Amino acid sequence: MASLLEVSNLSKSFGGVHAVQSVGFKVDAGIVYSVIGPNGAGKTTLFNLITGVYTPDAGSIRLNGEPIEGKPPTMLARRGVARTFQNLQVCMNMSALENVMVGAHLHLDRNPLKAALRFPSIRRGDQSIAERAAELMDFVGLGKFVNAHADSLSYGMLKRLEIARALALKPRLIFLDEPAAGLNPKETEGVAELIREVSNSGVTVVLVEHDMKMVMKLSDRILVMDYGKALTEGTAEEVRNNPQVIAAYLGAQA
Ligand SMILES: Nc1ncnc2c1ncn2[C@@H]1O[C@H](COP(=O)(O)OP(=O)(O)OP(=O)(O)O)[C@@H](O)[C@H]1O
Repeated sequence: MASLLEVSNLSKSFGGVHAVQSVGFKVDAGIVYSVIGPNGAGKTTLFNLITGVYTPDAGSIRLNGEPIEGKPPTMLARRGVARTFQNLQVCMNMSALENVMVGAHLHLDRNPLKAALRFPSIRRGDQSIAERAAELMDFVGLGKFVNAHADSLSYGMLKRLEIARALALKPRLIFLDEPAAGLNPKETEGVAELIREVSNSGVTVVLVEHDMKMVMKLSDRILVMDYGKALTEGTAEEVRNNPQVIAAYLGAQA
């Protein structure tokens, strides 16, 4: 049977920079899969290729065996692929709940323009979407902030809010780009617990994260990237003891 996600020979260059070079890996349904590597290794570019932000120069991406390379993010969202961003993409002039409802909305509407136009009516009336969004806020630990304005939430809360919005798409696959970036150790632990709960709820998780403690604790498998290439792939134990990985990280620190 095909894996949920199968990436092969994926490449993308920007001018002369080979950001992603012939990268391949498979993610089976139900696991937590992490992509790690030093700064500039190509992790975010890889996410952007798979989630339709960029079109690959070469290679293939299959979701349940079906090719999805070059498909726009809205189409991927309807096929159950959701993501969060390294830099927050929260609308500060909306309430926290409305931000989550926008996610649900994309799931319902084929046309993002129509989704945007329909939004005022949903703000007024669609109870079921509001209720589901409130449930998701509760799930991510923001139950007390359902009526709060987005700009009154702390940075750590906004990171959780982004996860709730991605979950509103009812994804089977969620890409989390540095969910712990900028968080203190306690907040990081909380987000790690949340990711475990997301995974337990049946959503397959692909994670880019620099916090190694979190990655090692959560991941079923890990892909290590360096200079745009896949350096190695394996379990936390395998990756941790790989001399090439240690060298790549020591090189990055030097
Ligand atoms: N839109 C772009 N235009 C030009 N160059 C880019 C673009 N996006 C990424 N790059 C380059 O591609 C390489 C890979 O960058 P990428 O952001 O994917 O790495 P990363 O592993 O996510 O890094 P970090 O851990 O710092 O977020 C870098 O050399 C970067 O400068």
